[in-house]
Parts: sequence; structure tokens; C-alpha cells
Amino acid sequence: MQQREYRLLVINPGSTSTKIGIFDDERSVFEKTIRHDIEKINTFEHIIDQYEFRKNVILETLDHEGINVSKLSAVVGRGGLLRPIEGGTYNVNDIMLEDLRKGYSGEHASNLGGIIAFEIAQGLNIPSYIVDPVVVDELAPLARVSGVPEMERKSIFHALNQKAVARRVAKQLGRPYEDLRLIVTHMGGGITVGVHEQGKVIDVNNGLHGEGPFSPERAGTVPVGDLVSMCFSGEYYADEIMKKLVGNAGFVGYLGTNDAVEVEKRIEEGDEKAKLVYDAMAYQVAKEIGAASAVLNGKVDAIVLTGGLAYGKDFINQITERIAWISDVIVQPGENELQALAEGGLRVLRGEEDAKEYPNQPVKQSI
Ligand SMILES: Nc1ncnc2c1ncn2[C@@H]1O[C@H](COP(=O)(O)OP(=O)(O)O)[C@@H](O)[C@H]1O
Ligand SMILES: CCCC(=O)OP(=O)(O)O
Repeated sequence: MQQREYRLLVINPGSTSTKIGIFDDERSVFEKTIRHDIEKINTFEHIIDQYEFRKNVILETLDHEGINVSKLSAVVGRGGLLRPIEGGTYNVNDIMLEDLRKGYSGEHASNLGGIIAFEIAQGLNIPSYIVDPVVVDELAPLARVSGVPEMERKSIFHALNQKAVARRVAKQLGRPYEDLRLIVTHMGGGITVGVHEQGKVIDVNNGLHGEGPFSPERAGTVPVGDLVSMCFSGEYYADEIMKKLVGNAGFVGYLGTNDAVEVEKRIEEGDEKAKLVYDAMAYQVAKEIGAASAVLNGKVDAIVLTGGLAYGKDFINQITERIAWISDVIVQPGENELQALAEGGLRVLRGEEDAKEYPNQPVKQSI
């Protein structure tokens, strides 16, 4: 049996699931995806209200598996809607906890990653970290301009998995990530299409607050005039509109489920509405990839399709049919987030990298 140096608990709260893993150094010894029903998630008014529920689910799962947390060296969580920052591994500190609790840049399940990691680690007197949070911001100045002076485009995306998968693909292609021009499309509860150039994500749709394709639970880009009318119809409070767009749109809005497997089952049973919505999501993803290819002047080394939805064969076929003319399409279903979290923590534990202190140098705005 190989001797381990470090044992890490890694925690990845997504919009539709909580994923956890135990890593002995780089080696995964336990992984579990705990899926959450939309009905259960909808019983909580705010993301922070899910704290006890998600933490208990994690602790119960570990207990059930007979995993003794007292042997851990560190806890690493996926982080959250903080201020825009550069990528890397960050210590969970007080300012970060405050920003995660209030949702500095909005509400998303990943806000809970740092908070739960901190709570578990504190009880054990070990460090807690977050790695490449969803607010990693490497946008080019051109990509920041929205067209409305009061609004700047923001970088909110699956930074952790997009970077991890891009590096994995670079390895497969035998080239440095920094030399490649990639379009990485993560398709999970949210969908983000990132333009990777010289090792940076220079443009990406804001996967949370209404940009890009609709997703299992989010609206993506919507007709703006109609949205303004809805906001001022007198029928909704602001937080109701936000929940409609983020959480209750996409599959959930049209079909009442965030589960693509369930949608595929309905299609097989002849449900035409399910088919139209599923096909429309594939269509919108392909359209966004087409737009991303224009950012790179059509010179694209590879298009990568990843995330839970990439397991859907028909979904991937539909997207590929529309984009294969642009470049090679590489499908990497699922995600590499647990491994990426573990590796980010290990780099710091081994002294290969210093943990960054939040909020170190917030990213500059362009105008
Ligand atoms: N085998 C599969 N075939 C099709 N879709 C799948 C499959 N497995 C998971 N999915 C879908 O992927 C989506 C979740 O993706 P995931 O990346 O796990 O999301 P998140 O991390 O945002 O919770 C769900 O809609 C789920 O139904
Ligand atoms: C907030 C962008 C990242 C995201 O959408 O994550 P999930 O797909 O896990 O909800």
C-alpha cells in the first residue's frame, strides 16, 4: 500500500448536486455525487439557508462510508460569488466568509463550498482553502464592454473545471495550454462557453445572470424588452424575478425538472415539448460556440464539450453537427472539479505555491 502524505476532503456544491471526495495526495479514494431534487432546493429562500442541509448531507455521507474526518490534513471547497479575482488557491479568511455569506456577486451554491470547508476544518484545527472560484476574471478589455455604460460584462463561469479540462486536453494534444486556442463549454446546472487564449479565459458568457444558452435551470440571454416589462408589471418582487431566471428557468421552467436524464426519458416516451426544449438547448449551445469562434477569428485548436450534460449522446450529437466545421470537437463528459480542488490544496500543503489572501488585487474594470 502506497504511503500517503496528505488526506484532503474536497467539497463541490453545484446547483443540482453536492459532490464530495477524499483524496490521499492526488489519488481519489472516495467520490460521491449527491443529487438534490429541485423541490427540496426550492424550499430554501436563499442559498445560505441551504448551509445546514448541505453540510449535514456531507457529514452523514462520510459517516455512512466510515470515513474518519479526524485524519484530514485540509478541507478544500469550490468557491463562490466573491469579488472578481485572479485564479489560484486561496485561504478561507474572514472577509471571504463574509462575502460568501452575503453573496458579494450574487447567489450560487458554490458560495457554500468555502463556508462548509471552513466550518469542518476549523473544528479539526486544519486549513481550509478554495480554488479557482466562479469569479476568476481574465476577460479581455473588449469583452467587458456591454453596450450600456452603467453595466460591465462580468466573468462568472465554471473556472475550476474549464481550466482543469483545458489543461487535460492540452496534455492529450501534447502542447502547452498557454499555446492553445480553445473553446471550452461546460454544461451542468449552468452552461458556460469560455474562449481560452494564451492560458487565459478572455471571454465567456456570464453563466449565472442571464447570458448565453439557457441551461437545465437558468434563462441565459432573454429578450430584454420583455424582461423589463415583466420587471415592472407589478406582479413580481425583484428576488422573484431573479429566482425565475436563475433556478426556475430552462428545463425547470418549461418541464419542471433540472434532470436531463429525466428529460431524455420523456422524449423517448414521445413527449414533444420535452424534445423541443432539449433540442433548443443544444441549438443555443452551438450558437454560443459559433460566437466564441468569431472571438478567435475562427482559428480554434479544439472545442471541448464537458459537464454532466455531455453524457447525453443525442445532445452532444446535435451540438457537434452544428459546430464540427469550426474545429475538432473533444467530448469530456462530467467534470474534473474534485481532482482540481485536491490538486490546488496539495500545491499549497507541499509548499509548491503560497495560498493567496482574499481579496488580493481585485481585477481592474475597463472603462
Ligand atoms: N448520463 C447522463 N446523461 C445525460 N445527462 C446527464 C447524465 N448525467 C448527468 N446528466 C445531467 O447533467 C446535469 C448536471 O450536470 P453537473 O455537471 O453534474 O451539474 P452541477 O455540477 O451544476 O450540479 C443534470 O441535468 C443531469 O441530469
Ligand atoms: C456560476 C457559474 C458556475 C455554475 O453555473 O455552476 P453549476 O453549473 O454547478 O451551477
